[in-house]
Amino acid sequence: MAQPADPKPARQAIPGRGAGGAPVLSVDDVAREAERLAKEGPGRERIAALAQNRPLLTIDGLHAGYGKMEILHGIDLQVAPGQSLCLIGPNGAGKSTVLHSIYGFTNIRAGSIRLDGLDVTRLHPNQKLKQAGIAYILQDNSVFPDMTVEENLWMGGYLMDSPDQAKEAAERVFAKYDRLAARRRSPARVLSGGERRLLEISRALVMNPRVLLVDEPSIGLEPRYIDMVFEILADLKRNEGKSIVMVEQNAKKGLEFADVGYVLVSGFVALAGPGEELLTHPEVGRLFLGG
Ligand SMILES: Nc1ncnc2c1ncn2[C@@H]1O[C@H](COP(=O)(O)OP(=O)(O)OP(=O)(O)O)[C@@H](O)[C@H]1O
Repeated sequence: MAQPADPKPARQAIPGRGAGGAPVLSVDDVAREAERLAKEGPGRERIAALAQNRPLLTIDGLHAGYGKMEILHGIDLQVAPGQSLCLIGPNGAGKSTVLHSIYGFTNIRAGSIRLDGLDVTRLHPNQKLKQAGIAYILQDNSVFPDMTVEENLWMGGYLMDSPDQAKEAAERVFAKYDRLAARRRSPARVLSGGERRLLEISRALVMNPRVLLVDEPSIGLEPRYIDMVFEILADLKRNEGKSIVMVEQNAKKGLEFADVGYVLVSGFVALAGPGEELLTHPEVGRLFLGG
């Protein structure tokens, strides 16, 4: 028997197309395309040119991971003094592992990391901070909530030769951030999310590092605090010549901030280019910025 005609027949779906004919990418499509990009890679000359051929930090052919598991399969990366670099890419691509490797938290199987010509590949994190001037700002909320703001800041100088030196260095940081100085005797737990992030950045500044590794600065913050944090980082780069290597899930925000952007996929560098160029790159837009 013939079926009655449906008064509102379902729109015929065109395979691989969504409403209005726009392409729909499945998770598998994204993974496949991203891996194809990763195989092509940007090449070393391009990476050197992006660091204006005057790199402060240079990573060459880095293979690294955790225990026996290799996560990074031959990463090249360079950042110049006073330059900001942002790593974007899908979950699990190895972005944080790049920061962990620079700081000395991973098992490095091959390749090298140099800072201003000095081989720092296998330095202990304490030496990375004290001798090489590389500081790491953790992704998670890492303030000591029951310590006062100033005690938290003193902790940033724990590798200095004496507590007095640490206190002196903390005063230099307080002089820069009135907002923090005004709360110096408050326990860190009463700070707002934005102030906590400022305290984390400030604590890393106590040792006056040349390179700041920043893991997901926007995570868990309200939009107004996100802008504040990015402005603080921009000031450190512009006015103090700090180099910044950042991982950011908010790819748009990260690339807007970055002089140079890297797209990491499955432990490979798939693309590298000026932040503003990646923001308008069709593949990056399609795969990471939602079209
Ligand atoms: N400490 C660790 N020990 C063992 N494996 C780890 C450790 N940290 C990360 N991994 C693994 O390494 C791989 C890459 O993780 P990583 O955190 O570097 O990726 P990511 O690109 O930063 O991802 P996300 O955006 O989700 O944070 C993942 O498979 C993860 O499970």
